[in-house]
Amino acid sequence: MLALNEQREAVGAGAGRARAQVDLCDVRHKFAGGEFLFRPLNATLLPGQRYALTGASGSGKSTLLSILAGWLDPSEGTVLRHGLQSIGWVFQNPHGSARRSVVDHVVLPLLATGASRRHAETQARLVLEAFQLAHRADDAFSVLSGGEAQRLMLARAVASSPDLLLVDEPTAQLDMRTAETVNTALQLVSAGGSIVVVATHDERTADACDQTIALSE
Ligand SMILES: Nc1ncnc2c1ncn2[C@@H]1O[C@H](COP(=O)(O)OP(=O)(O)OP(=O)(O)O)[C@@H](O)[C@H]1O
Repeated sequence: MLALNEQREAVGAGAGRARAQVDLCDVRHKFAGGEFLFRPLNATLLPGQRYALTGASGSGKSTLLSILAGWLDPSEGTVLRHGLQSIGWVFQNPHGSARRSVVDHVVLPLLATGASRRHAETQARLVLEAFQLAHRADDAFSVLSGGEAQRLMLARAVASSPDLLLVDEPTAQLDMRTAETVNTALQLVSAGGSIVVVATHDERTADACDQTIALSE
């Protein structure tokens, strides 16, 4: 097990990164023919902070993640992205390549950024250790438990140390103990200097964040 400062280094630690910030100014959204999903939102999202997006099913949590990612323009208001160079997204259901090894799921995106195989593999194994997956590194994706697969998705997303990490329902189908390990992993990501935004129905996950942005009562 790595010491916390080594874990932070493994997940990026934000060395040399511009200080990113996202400002939401009176943002709201409605789809064609529909009602506005949430009240006008005003918020400043800062590095090293975890924000929980909460609200009833259909209140617009996933929609707001898409707006933050820049995939969707809000119907009203403005999203200002300062110094934001990279965005990671972890989807609700872990997707992997069944026969590919766990370590290769982290290595391949690093190779795509131009890293050498040797550097990428060293970095990938450090990140897997930080996410308590070192013992699984050479196993196939298909043998992972739900919690392990979810942690691998987080490990893969943070290996390239995104300025903004968007996470959709990371603990929805996990038992309490496994959910705790995912929440701890999210703390590790923000400790590395990322802005972390988590859409969640799970009170434990919301409580583990620094702030809550409630889209409905
Ligand atoms: N592309 C789209 N076109 C039209 N309506 C959409 C579109 N995407 C989402 N919606 C609608 O917008 C509303 C908000 O959806 P969204 O997925 O953002 O909610 P959510 O809070 O993430 O829900 P859940 O907790 O169930 O995942 C829903 O009523 C949904 O049907």
